[in-house]
Amino acid sequence: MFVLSSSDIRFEEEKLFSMGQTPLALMSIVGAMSALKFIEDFKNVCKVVAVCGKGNNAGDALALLYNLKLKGYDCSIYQPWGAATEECRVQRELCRSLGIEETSDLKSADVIVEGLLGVGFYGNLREETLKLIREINNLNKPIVSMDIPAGLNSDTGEPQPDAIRAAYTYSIGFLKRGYLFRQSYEYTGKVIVIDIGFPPPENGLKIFTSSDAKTLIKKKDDFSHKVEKGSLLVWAGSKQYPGALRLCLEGALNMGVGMSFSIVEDEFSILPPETIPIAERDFISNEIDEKISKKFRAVLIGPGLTNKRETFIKEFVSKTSLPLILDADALFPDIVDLIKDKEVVITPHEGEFRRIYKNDSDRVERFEAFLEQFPNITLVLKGPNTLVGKGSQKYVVPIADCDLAVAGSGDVLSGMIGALLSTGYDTLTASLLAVFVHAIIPEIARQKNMRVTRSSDLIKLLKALGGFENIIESCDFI
Ligand SMILES: NC(=O)C1=CN([C@@H]2O[C@H](COP(=O)(O)OP(=O)(O)OC[C@H]3O[C@@H](n4cnc5c(N)ncnc54)[C@H](OP(=O)(O)O)[C@@H]3O)[C@@H](O)[C@H]2O)[C@@H](O)CC1
Ligand SMILES: Nc1ncnc2c1ncn2[C@@H]1O[C@H](COP(=O)(O)OP(=O)(O)O)[C@@H](O)[C@H]1O
Ligand SMILES: [K+]
Repeated sequence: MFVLSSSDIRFEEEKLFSMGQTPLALMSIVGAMSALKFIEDFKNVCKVVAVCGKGNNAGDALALLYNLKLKGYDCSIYQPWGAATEECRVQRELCRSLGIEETSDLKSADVIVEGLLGVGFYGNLREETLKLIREINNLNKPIVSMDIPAGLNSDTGEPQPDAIRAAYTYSIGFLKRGYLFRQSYEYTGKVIVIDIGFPPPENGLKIFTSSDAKTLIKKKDDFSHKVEKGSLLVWAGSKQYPGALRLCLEGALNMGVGMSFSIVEDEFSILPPETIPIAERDFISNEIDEKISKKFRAVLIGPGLTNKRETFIKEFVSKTSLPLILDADALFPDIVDLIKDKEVVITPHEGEFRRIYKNDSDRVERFEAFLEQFPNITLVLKGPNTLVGKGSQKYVVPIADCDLAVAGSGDVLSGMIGALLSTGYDTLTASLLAVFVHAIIPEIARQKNMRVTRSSDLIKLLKALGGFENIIESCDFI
């Protein structure tokens, strides 16, 4: 499944039509496939009213209604401005042939199917449509919006100036770009993608799911030694933020690294018992035993480090040939030029990303522009719906879950990515797997009557649920 802009969706539709597909045939598929979803969402047979505009979005609503009538639902149509497209008229005739009648009584509906406006919507709502949308919202009935809640800009997720507040949005073929933004959530309700058989698109973000994750897990090698199993050097934490180091290391250890090393300011830093300390002064003066430095397979720098050692860190990352993950305080404003040809993952949140990459467009466009400009860097742009990409490979992990919004949760994530990098996963795969596991842990916990209330719970659950491979294998909700 993919996330597309409205112009990309039009492009993909036109491509299908140029191969002989027709809008009417697609609409029939929409009707049948969305009826399957509707029956899951509204198990009890009930009274359904389709509120329709004039275009093919109305055609979709009517195609759904036709299928619901066949399944025994009590269906009627409200289409105040008539049908303007041929496909919409055909769907309406089909409904009529089943005896579906017109009504203007919206109050008696148990569920409203909204087919007022889809991707054909432009500009701001006209007065009469705005009035109808507000009337429908005020009924306080569950609403199923076909493709897009009427009034919502599908690229920005913003109401123009108001929109239908749906309980469910059946997004046809692809997820709309605007649904990744917070402002769309109160209008879309639960978004369900209705697969109508589009081939993979040329553009767009791929939605990363458990089936993608399952194919990426490497087989265990029971003959591997501890360094091959993953050996990570972490430079994180400070007197001000001592916990960051611990969270990174525990995250990495519970992902299964065989060895971990930590650069520490003083030997009294509290480390997990498995982690080997390296004095910061020795590291900086290049006085660590070669036997030790040969064991590093990846390096994580940044969480809770504060602004110390900037010059040394920049020099180190410019020179090293080890895979790197840079987070938080290692994301200096001019870091990108130093690492653009490295094997590297960066994990900024929105604020850190603005610091290292100046670009005025919205989050998704900034993400895409960065990948185009720096095709070797793997970018993990954190937040609800974390974006992960490298070059032309662009993914979204479609999870918004406020249980992840706890201090230190990003530190755990960087340790998890570092762990996978050190075990030989490439930068993109390591990032995708770790971001995915990190994001699904709170939901898995809830399913088992547990709850993530602090970031160390993520670490405990990573272990208690049997490690990242088991968590991915047992995930069935995404
Ligand atoms: N294409 C395909 O093959 C497939 C398409 N599919 C479905 O078709 C949908 C797209 O259908 P579409 O292109 O007919 O446009 P649609 O969303 O119904 O809107 C057009 C109507 O909106 C009106 N309108 C516009 N702006 C307005 C405003 N500001 N305020 C008020 N009204 C406004 C405009 O009025 P007009 O400007 O013509 O007066 C016109 O009447 C798509 O979302 C999906 O559901 C699927 O079946 C898959 C196959
Ligand atoms: N509402 C949310 N939905 C999903 N993920 C979230 C949400 N809020 C935060 N996260 C995730 O939690 C982590 C927070 O990281 P970060 O902002 O670096 O926090 P910290 O610096 O305290 O560790 C990121 O992985 C981010 O994607
Ligand atoms: K709609």
